[in-house]
Amino acid sequence: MRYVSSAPTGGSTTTKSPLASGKWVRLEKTTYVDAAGTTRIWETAKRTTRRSTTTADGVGIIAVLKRTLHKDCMVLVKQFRPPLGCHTLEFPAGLIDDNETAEAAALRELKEETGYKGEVVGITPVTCLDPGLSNCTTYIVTVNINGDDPDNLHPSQKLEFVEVILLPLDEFQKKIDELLQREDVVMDSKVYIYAMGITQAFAKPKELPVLKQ
Ligand SMILES: Nc1nc(=O)[nH]c2c1ncn2[C@H]1C[C@H](O)[C@@H](COP(=O)(O)OP(=O)(O)O)O1
Repeated sequence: MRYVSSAPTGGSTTTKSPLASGKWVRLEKTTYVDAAGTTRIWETAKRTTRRSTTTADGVGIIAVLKRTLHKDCMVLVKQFRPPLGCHTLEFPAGLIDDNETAEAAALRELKEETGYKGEVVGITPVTCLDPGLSNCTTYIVTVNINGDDPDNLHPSQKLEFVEVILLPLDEFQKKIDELLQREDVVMDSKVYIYAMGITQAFAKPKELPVLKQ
């Protein structure tokens, strides 16, 4: 059984010419040769902040708050996002500074956005975010927060425009769905897919398969 498409997938970019540039973002016309050998053009958005010393634009942080006699909680941030014109619910995230490791960026951004001091427990390879639009990439860093640590008893972040939302890990998707009923926010797809993955992993294996003919 094949799980991989046998369709030709080759392709290569040839030239990149600027269309427009701002302080944070530039738009490029990317000329590329597709798998059939045809030269085509793609409009591509790129961050101007990417440095040669960093391997991805940013980090996303899957942070779990662990406290004695409390359910483990996922740490999310709610903020107004100008490109969407509304509030979003996301994992804490941010751009990697020059000469900064992804792990250090994750702990710095977590502290800035939530006030929590964390410990890195894992990191993904470089992952892309919206490859049909942009070359933007991110590491997803998993972080544990010891909520019993005196430094984490009264976390205070200094960003007035970011609200920290804690949701219990064992009901993550259900609590997100309830929040979406109450509040006018758009979910970040990474968060929702992570919640769906938890549901799949822990709920579905208990169900016996019944195959439809
Ligand atoms: N696309 C952007 N347009 C802007 O006008 N400003 C931007 C863009 N991307 C980042 N920024 C600014 C806003 C913040 O002052 C800094 C740092 O953002 P950071 O916290 O690292 O990342 P996010 O949380 O994902 O915004 O950059």
